[in-house]
Amino acid sequence: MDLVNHLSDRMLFAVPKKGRLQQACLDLLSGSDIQFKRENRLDIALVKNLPIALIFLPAADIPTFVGEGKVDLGITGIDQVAEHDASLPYGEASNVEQVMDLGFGKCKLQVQVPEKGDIKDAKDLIGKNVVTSFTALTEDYFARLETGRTRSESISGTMSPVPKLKTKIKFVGGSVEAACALGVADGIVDLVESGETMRAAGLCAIDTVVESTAVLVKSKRTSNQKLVNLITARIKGVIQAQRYVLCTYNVPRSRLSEATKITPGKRAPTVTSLDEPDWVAVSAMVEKKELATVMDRLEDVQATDILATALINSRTTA
Ligand SMILES: Nc1ncnc2c1ncn2[C@@H]1O[C@H](COP(=O)(O)OP(=O)(O)OP(=O)(O)O)[C@@H](O)[C@H]1O
Ligand SMILES: O=P(O)(O)OC[C@H]1O[C@H](OP(=O)(O)OP(=O)(O)O)[C@H](O)[C@@H]1O
Repeated sequence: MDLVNHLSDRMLFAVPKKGRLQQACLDLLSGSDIQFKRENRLDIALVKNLPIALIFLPAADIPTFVGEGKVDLGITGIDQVAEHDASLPYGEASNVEQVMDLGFGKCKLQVQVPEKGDIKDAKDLIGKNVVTSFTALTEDYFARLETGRTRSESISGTMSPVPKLKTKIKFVGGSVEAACALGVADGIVDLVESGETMRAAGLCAIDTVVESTAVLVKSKRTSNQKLVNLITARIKGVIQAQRYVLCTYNVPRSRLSEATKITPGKRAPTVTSLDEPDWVAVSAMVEKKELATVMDRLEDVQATDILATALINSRTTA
């Protein structure tokens, strides 16, 4: 099948082809009923039940394709969007619009130095060698340290572009943490999640450049706005279902107002009469991370038969 000929009448949706964000993205697609079969080694897959084609790309390249309008929708990290925006030619505005934070892929882009070295403050790195996969953000960061302003600030105002930096910033594509030990860098700018990689390399973080999570992005140039909205609504439903559980319980009518203060729901809790006139049943959405505390507090107001049920999908406002 000539896949490329099938692309012109489809909305193109880019997802990471490998790496940290990929599995969560595939789970999101499956929860959104986006059905496809990816042939071995092919980076394009036609969606069976919607006029969409999935394009599997490195997370770092997704903002470029989306920004140029070649791809309508994409999932990548906020760090990658920020890097793309920071690397645009002087004066050019970004065409990548962040639609929704997806909650997974949390990490921080941090300035790191050898734990046992003399450098304790990022300013100590001025004029020295810094290695990173995020050269544009790192240049912006050191521009601010050296000159008090970033390139993007000089774009929006009347200032001229930032002058040449004293700090020498070099690109490496991976294993950035090895650069200090190899004598290539005095400091690095790299992603940190658990901090294990950083500690194992004998490094410590001295500042944060960007905090990141996975994000759904769309092209400001898309001509497929209807499909973009449909997929956005579906993904939103799956994300909300992952964040919330449905909590149901029975409570004496006399304690109802206390109980509903604990579980106000998203709009309002559903209250149903029971055969026993002094009791009511309540159901409300509760954020997963608050569930244990909510259940403790419900018991304190004599609620009983408290159940938490996982949601597969949801459609609610906000
Ligand atoms: N340790 C991490 N924990 C959570 N999210 C991360 C982590 N490392 C990276 N990410 C997120 O995943 C995105 C993709 O990073 P990842 O290293 O998986 O990319 P990749 O495409 O496999 O590239 P590479 O070949 O450079 O490793 C990052 O931009 C960031 O948003
Ligand atoms: O704080 P941690 O939980 O240890 O995660 C951080 C590491 O994860 C990422 O690299 P990855 O493992 O994706 O490989 P890479 O070095 O090839 O990019 C990142 O570049 C760090 O090296």
